[in-house]
Amino acid sequence: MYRVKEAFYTLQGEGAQAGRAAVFCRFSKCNLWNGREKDRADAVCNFCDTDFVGTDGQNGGQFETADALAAHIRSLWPEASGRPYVVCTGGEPLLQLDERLIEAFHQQGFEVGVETNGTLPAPAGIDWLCVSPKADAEVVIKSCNELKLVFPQPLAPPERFLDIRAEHYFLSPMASPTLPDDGLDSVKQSNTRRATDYCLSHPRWRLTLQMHKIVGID
Ligand SMILES: C[S@@+](CC[C@H](N)C(=O)[O-])C[C@H]1O[C@@H](n2cnc3c(N)ncnc32)[C@H](O)[C@@H]1O
Ligand SMILES: Nc1nc2[nH]cc(C(=O)O)c2c(=O)[nH]1
Ligand code: SF4
Ligand SMILES: [Mg+2]
Repeated sequence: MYRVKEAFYTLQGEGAQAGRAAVFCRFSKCNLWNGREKDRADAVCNFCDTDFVGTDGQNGGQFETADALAAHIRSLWPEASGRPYVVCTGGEPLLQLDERLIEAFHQQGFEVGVETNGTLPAPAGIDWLCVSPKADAEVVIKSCNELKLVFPQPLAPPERFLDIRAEHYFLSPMASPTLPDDGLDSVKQSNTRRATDYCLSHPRWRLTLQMHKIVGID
């Protein structure tokens, strides 16, 4: 049984695939926070900007089989255009994503991207793996396509993660987890400035912005 909070067609807003059309499959549940506001302060990851509790979002639900979920996600891709791309996110997708589901996505013609906190092993077959480390959680994935660090995290300076092999190293300015993104998030503005300065002085790192929030698409 796969539990999905929501699924929607949009543009990937972050990282090296930014701007690419994709169906986002947001799995329910995370291993670093239970998703309840009252427990946020005590969570291992406490800056999350996402509601991943339950299965009641747009196109969400419970799916008995990998084939059923893959067909559901395929129905959200516009016909006859480009190579279908699915981004598995959450919550923490690696609590649920298994080889069987990756296979079912491939059978539907999808390339499979994953956004993970890196604390759980990744199944084989993923086409694009993005690891986003959290300060207080050990990363067990030691190789990925892109490493995308939300910045700044007090106990997670970027240098700490250079032992994780990646084709790209990104800093993503931390946005306020709960404020609406209306361009008036002064905390994010100051984090963006700090991330910019870090990239200027450490050119291995690139800046990525949450483009979907700037454009206002999801
Ligand atoms: C909601 S998480 C879901 C996937 C996975 N659990 C993870 O943390 O990578 C998706 C992406 O949003 C990032 N993110 C979460 N909260 C954020 C915030 N307040 N500002 C910027 N990025 C954030 C995460 O670091 C991750 O790269
Ligand atoms: N458009 C869009 N791009 C994204 N890239 C990573 C996201 C995520 O929440 O995992 C995300 C998201 O929520 N929306
Ligand atoms: S950012 Fe990722 S790891 Fe952190 S609580 Fe949200 S879903 Fe979990
Ligand atoms: Mg998001």
